[in-house]
Amino acid sequence: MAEITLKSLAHSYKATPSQPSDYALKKIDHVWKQGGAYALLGPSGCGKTTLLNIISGLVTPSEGAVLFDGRDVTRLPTEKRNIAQVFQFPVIYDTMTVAQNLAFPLKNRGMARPDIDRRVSEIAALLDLDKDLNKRARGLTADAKQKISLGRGLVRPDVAAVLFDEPLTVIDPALKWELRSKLKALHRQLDITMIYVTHDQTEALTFADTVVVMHDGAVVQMGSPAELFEKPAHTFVGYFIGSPGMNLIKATVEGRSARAGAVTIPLERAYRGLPAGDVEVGIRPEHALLAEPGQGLPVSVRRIDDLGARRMARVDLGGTPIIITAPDGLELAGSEAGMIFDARNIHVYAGGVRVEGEAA
Ligand SMILES: Nc1ncnc2c1ncn2[C@@H]1O[C@H](COP(=O)(O)OP(=O)(O)OP(=O)(O)O)[C@@H](O)[C@H]1O
Repeated sequence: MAEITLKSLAHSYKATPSQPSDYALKKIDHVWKQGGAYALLGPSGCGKTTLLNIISGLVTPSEGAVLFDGRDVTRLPTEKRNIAQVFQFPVIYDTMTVAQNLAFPLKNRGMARPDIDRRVSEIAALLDLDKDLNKRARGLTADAKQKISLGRGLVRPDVAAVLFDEPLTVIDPALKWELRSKLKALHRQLDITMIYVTHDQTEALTFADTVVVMHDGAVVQMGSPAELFEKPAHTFVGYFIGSPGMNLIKATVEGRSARAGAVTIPLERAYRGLPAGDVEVGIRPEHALLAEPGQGLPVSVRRIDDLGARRMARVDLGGTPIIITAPDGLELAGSEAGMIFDARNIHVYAGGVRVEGEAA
């Protein structure tokens, strides 16, 4: 079990990097707490695997250091780092039984037989593999095989960390939900630092206490699922987290108001000296409600989509198309409508980065 410190860490696959775009991982400084459940979330190519491979020892970073509990492991090979890894596809022994597969990492480390048996039963029960313990892995479904892989990753009680690289890719969609919740429960019981790489926001938000959002080689925000939703630090986080993502409206912001086309949006805090031309205000679809004309800001409705559990309206606000929530029962006579919201839920971004503003 370990606290993992990333110290001025950066990586370029190029021999002589000269500009920011040469870095697959831009400089980061973070401490990941012992026992934490972290998800590395971001689109393909943003640098998640590079960071995971640096932590596991498969890649040596071109700059900075990785410390496990204060010990510099930057140049140690994977096998000397005391970590467990679970990959996208099952890594198991087909000819062994489920029990033998789960016992293998413990046997390798010389654990006593009674302790092995106890631990194997415990992990098998947590993953619902207890009925299959004596079956050979070969005959099992792809889902069951990946559960064995998860079990092999989680079985050693003494690991510094367990690293998961998109572990639910091969799992049947119906089972994914169950396994995600199971992994979360396992984390609570086992007190092991876990790092989970995914491009799927639902997986990240269900599993992790802290989600590390990556974009273009940089960590743009590290926070709880609620923080990422309520206060996105970067327009990318606002857009990437949530479905649909945050609306971003180009605006001119001065003091406590933002001007977008002919509309003035009231703000909760005051802003001064923001760069012209690169300012946006963000509001989540869940935080803005369609209303009768005359209420709040004027919008014109393009379309209302009934999504079953909720209705979303596509509207035009000061020339920008945005998506907001249409309350049940609201029927409008024409396309003219209002939009109501709480100014506390509107965020201001300059160059993509959230500006805190001053208390008014
Ligand atoms: N071995 C390598 N040599 C050169 N460039 C690489 C290498 N591995 C990754 N890259 C580049 O580094 C960047 C980050 O890749 P990385 O695989 O870390 O991203 P990722 O977020 O894990 O993406 P994915 O989800 O597709 O695996 C990409 O531009 C990729 O092309």
